Amino acid sequence: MNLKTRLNIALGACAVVAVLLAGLYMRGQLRERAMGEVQREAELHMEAATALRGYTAEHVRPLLNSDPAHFQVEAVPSFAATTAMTELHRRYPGVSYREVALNPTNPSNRATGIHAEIVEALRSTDAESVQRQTSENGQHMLYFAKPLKVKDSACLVCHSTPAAAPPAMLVAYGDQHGFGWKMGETVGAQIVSLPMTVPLERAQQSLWQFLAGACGVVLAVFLALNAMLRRVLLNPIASRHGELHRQAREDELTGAINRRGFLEAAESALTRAATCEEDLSLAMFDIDRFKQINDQHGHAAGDAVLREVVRRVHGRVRSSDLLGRLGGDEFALLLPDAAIEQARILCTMLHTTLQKEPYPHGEPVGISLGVAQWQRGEDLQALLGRADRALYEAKRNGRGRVTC
Ligand SMILES: Nc1nc2c(ncn2[C@@H]2O[C@H](COP(=O)(O)OP(=O)(O)OP(=O)(O)O)[C@@H](O)[C@H]2O)c(=O)[nH]1
Repeated sequence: MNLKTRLNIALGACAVVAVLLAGLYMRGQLRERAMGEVQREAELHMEAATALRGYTAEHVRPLLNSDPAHFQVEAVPSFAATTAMTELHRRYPGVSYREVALNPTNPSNRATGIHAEIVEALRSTDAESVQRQTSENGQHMLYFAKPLKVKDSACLVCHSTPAAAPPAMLVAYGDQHGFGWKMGETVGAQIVSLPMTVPLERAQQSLWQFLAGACGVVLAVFLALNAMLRRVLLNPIASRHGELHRQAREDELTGAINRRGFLEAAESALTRAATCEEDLSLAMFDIDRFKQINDQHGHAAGDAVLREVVRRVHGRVRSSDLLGRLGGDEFALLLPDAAIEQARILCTMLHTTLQKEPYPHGEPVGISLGVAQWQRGEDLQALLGRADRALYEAKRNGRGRVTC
């Protein structure tokens, strides 16, 4: 895996983690805010109910005994408060207010299920309020409750013993329930319940909007970082790498490919020729009596001859041909898509034209060439060996010639 891919994966992973963490944080914040809203609303409804209850206890209950022959349920504080709150909740769908007791006079006010749990919690902890959340069939509810305590001795008229209770009440509800209450006892609870689904859905919607925005921002940052990294890190590394690669395969003196680069490129050319079933030839050549040039004109003149030979060969071969300096004054020329006859013609032309013009030291220079055509199945070393033997033959037969 290259550096660019690794950097992109690392940046991508950071971006995903950043979005996830931001999403988790935001989810917590939005849910908390939604819960806070529901709770404030519940407290408001409870305030309203408590105010109503205070009013009914003070001003409506005295009417209870105005006609001993009839028990006026409308004058019972809990009934009056609950009825008034029910009216209010017509305008707040889903919100409800109940007053329940473990042992109520009216059996329909008996605490059951979650209501009974809440009353038990209030009785056991003596807390000023409790909250419960339920989730059923996708409907989330918040229950906010305050204890119903016997604080007023007037309550005990109806709830201590049947003997003390108004006879009309006994006629209406019997003498089995709602008795035995004691001063200071938590006998039940005022409970406001509200649906949380809408605020939670709103929070979820806000979360999706936030995540979409965060993804956009993170994507923009990712692309910007990616472009910056490419400019300040990857491109310089790639060009440095390319430069090093080129330097490692280039002959410093002549600019031709060096032995290592030539052998690598020749291996690839052989593979390509085998795959495409193409011809391929290889020429090896050596400057004739190069030692003499060095000895007579100096090493620098010899260097100049080497550079000039490379320049002249490059000027006469195809761009697909590959010239390599194998060492000293020995060169190799790879000729893709060329059979031995074409190779021989080219090498003869090279041999002739290379020595036409004098070289920087003022004299012409001759070369000897050995040529071989690649045979199917033959490896590079074998091909180099045959071309080298042909070159040796050219030298042995008097130099300045092409031998195939
Ligand atoms: N100026 C210069 N000379 C080099 C360089 N590398 C090798 N030589 C010399 O090239 C000469 C190679 O000589 P040979 O190829 O052995 O012999 P030659 O004189 O060319 O004789 P034949 O090849 O038989 O014609 C030696 O004298 C080396 O010192 C180089 O980079 N620059």
